[in-house]
Amino acid sequence: MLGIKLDQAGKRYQYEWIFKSLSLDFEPNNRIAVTGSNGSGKSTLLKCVAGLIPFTEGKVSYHLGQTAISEADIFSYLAISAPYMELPEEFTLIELLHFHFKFKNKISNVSIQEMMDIMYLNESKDKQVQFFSSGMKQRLKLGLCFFSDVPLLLLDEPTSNLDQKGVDWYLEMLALYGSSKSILICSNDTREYANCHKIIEMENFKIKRRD
Ligand SMILES: Nc1ncnc2c1ncn2[C@@H]1O[C@H](COP(=O)(O)OP(=O)(O)OP(=O)(O)O)[C@@H](O)[C@H]1O
Repeated sequence: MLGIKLDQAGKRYQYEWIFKSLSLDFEPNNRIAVTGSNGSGKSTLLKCVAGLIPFTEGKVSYHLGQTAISEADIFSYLAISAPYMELPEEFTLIELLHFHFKFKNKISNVSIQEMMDIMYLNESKDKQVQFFSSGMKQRLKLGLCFFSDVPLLLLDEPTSNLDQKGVDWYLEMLALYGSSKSILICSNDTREYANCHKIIEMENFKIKRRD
């Protein structure tokens, strides 16, 4: 059960503060939505939480039960689905799944064959990922997250490129495989973050201009 605490966290790129003074107690098994207009800093916050880029100021701490996890190790405890995370396109689907689950443990009760069925990608098992449609790639990215045995999922715009059937599938996946995980969802689409315990509105963590 992974929890995260942010204490007065801030991120600046060059001279521009993207967010500042963000404190948050992300309790284990909670779902948190991060919302805000385009360019407000949702993806930046997700990348900082994932340890992909550093916060400029403030403190972040991670804990799994009573055990503290360092920023350097947090990557082993999470899975990310985001538009800017590329899939290895030269692999076929079946190769990619075997490759991915060499590095991440898979949840115990689902086989590789069942994963392909659940993502309704079985007919494309021998197709290279570069020839997948954008919706197929999105289901694959989400599937890789939900089928990974990690306590933290970071989902950036999870239903982008999905049609209505895909959106319904994502919500079903969230209910079936997301219930015992901590999940952070960056989104502007209320369908994507229904049932979140907290909403972080990025506009609240901007430096206010003086008139
Ligand atoms: N590496 C970088 N260097 C400088 N500025 C950056 C960098 N990455 C992002 N930014 C800037 O940070 C701001 C926040 O971008 P970010 O992608 O986090 O927003 P977002 O809320 O996720 O946007 P969207 O809804 O459009 O995906 C933007 O002004 C962006 O130009």
